[in-house]
Amino acid sequence: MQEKGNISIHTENIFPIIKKFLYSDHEIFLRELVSNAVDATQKLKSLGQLGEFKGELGELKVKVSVDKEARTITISDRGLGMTAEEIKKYINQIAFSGATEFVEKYKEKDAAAKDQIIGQFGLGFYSAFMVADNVEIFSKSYKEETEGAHWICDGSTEFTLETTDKTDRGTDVVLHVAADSDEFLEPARLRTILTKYCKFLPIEIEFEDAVINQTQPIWVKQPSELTDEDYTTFYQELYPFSEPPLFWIHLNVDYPFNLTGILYFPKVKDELQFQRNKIQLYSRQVFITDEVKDVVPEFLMLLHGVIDSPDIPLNVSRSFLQADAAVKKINTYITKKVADKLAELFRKDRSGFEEKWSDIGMFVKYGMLSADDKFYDKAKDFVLVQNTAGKYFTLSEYQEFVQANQKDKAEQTVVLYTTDAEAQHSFVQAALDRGYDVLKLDTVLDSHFIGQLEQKLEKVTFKRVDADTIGKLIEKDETIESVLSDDDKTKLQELFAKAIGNEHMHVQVEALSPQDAPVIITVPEFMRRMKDMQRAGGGGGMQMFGSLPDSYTVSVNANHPVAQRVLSATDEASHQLARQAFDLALLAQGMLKGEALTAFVKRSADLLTA
Ligand SMILES: Nc1ncnc2c1ncn2[C@@H]1O[C@H](COP(=O)(O)OP(=O)(O)OP(=O)(O)O)[C@@H](O)[C@H]1O
Repeated sequence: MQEKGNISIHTENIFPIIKKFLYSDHEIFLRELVSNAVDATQKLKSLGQLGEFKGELGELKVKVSVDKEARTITISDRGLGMTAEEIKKYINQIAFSGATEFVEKYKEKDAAAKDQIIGQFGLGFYSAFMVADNVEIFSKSYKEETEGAHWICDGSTEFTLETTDKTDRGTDVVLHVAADSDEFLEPARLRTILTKYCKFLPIEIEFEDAVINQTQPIWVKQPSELTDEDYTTFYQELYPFSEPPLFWIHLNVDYPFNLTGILYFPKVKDELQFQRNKIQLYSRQVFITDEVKDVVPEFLMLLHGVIDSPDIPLNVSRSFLQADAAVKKINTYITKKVADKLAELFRKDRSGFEEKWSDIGMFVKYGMLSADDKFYDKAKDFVLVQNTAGKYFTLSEYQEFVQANQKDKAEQTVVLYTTDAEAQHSFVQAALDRGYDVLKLDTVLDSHFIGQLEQKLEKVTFKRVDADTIGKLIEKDETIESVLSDDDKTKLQELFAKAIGNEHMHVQVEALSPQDAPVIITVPEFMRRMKDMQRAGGGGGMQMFGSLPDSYTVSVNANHPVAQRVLSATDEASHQLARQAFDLALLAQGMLKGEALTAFVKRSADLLTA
């Protein structure tokens, strides 16, 4: 018996469209055909369990083979097979109409959306025509007393269907590779594709006499069955040659959506080293993509691992994905899981948590800043800050620690911090000498983090150690008497302003302790933050500060012996001394550079020999 027929679909000739548009992603044909074979095999296994199939299951491997001479690729399974009627129904109708629907959707999209849709839309069986100009199916159903069926089609709407003497249950799909798809006749290429998409399929896939997949990847197992070594070994398999992960989270939900997976916290100290797209997305163990944007919250994009969910709609465009309710729930779920895991680590092993802090601090702060309030609310109890002595505190521990000493006259707790303990050393030292404590807040996220804490914590402000002279950094009621008369102060102010000769350096004479430096340059906290935000590209309201030059306060210490010397020296000597004292202050701020530095070195030598 032979039947020739016409497949009734609405769009004529979808084949050239698919072939043309999907050029970059031709390789997915193999993923589609192998997953069909796996599905057919699993369906048969389920029928066996239900008692609807009573025969022997026998070997159930899916075999992929290539014959370079004959120019064919064959995908064979021993699954449930199809009768001729079923081929008409499932292949002629479903597969073709799926492809038609795809093309319809595809035509509507703009270029960017097309890129998105590629590889995310299961083109199914029809994708075979991306690489083959002729496809044959040999199939024999598991149902008793049915004949084998042989279908041939060249991707057009015409097909031939006849009986065949295939006796073994299952389906062989034979692709006659097109002239422009020679690359797929190379076994090495096929192996690469199989490893990329099929490495964790649940049925064994054999290629060149070897099984290429693990049918039971660890994420489908119960955490209780697994050891730490299982997790780290799996990590090495996913990311060979990388440092062991810090810890991991095994995800496992089946209501209200279905999701399994393992997320690893990588060990990365350098922020620039972070690599995105390290999480692989699977749908029922079939690799889909490593573009997990929108599925995983932004701040967790830096994690590694796998997520497997049949509930993630892969066949829709990006904008839809963002709005998708399941995706939102998944996002929330993952965020919660990560917060819970971190809280548990903190609770159970504080010192281990502190050791890992330099790696996980980034995630936590980024999460507090970008995720929903629920994450902040959990994280505020385990986020750590470290002081210049290297000791870690939680936020509440730290407030407790400094409040006796660092309350200003308005009862605000002033938290002092440094963004660079080396460069700001003299200021840090001055604060420590005063009995204050100084935090190290030196990562790229910290300025935003500080802003957030000031909003959320009550009566707490942050000041960088060089925001003011030590006496005014935390304003108390006490004042230090000046040994200079008001006239002398004015004179001193003028002398220094002249010696400095820079309008952005605001000179003021202050009564500081004689032990403090003769001149101190500070950057008011507010102005510095504005400039920082501007540098970080903060748009909006920041623009109005666009033309603001850097602005500094130069405090001349009225009670330092240098003040007296400047006042009593001759014009020339007084100018030299003022300039020297100012340069020392620049030096302490790491601001003495170029010509000024050369002049300073020379002047210092002169003063040594004077
Ligand atoms: N190897 C096979 N064995 C048995 N039936 C098959 C096989 N391959 C395809 N089919 C049948 O053909 C139908 C259409 O396949 P196709 O791959 O186009 O779509 P799908 O698998 O239903 O969905 P998807 O678009 O996700 O791949 C399948 O649903 C299945 O019933």
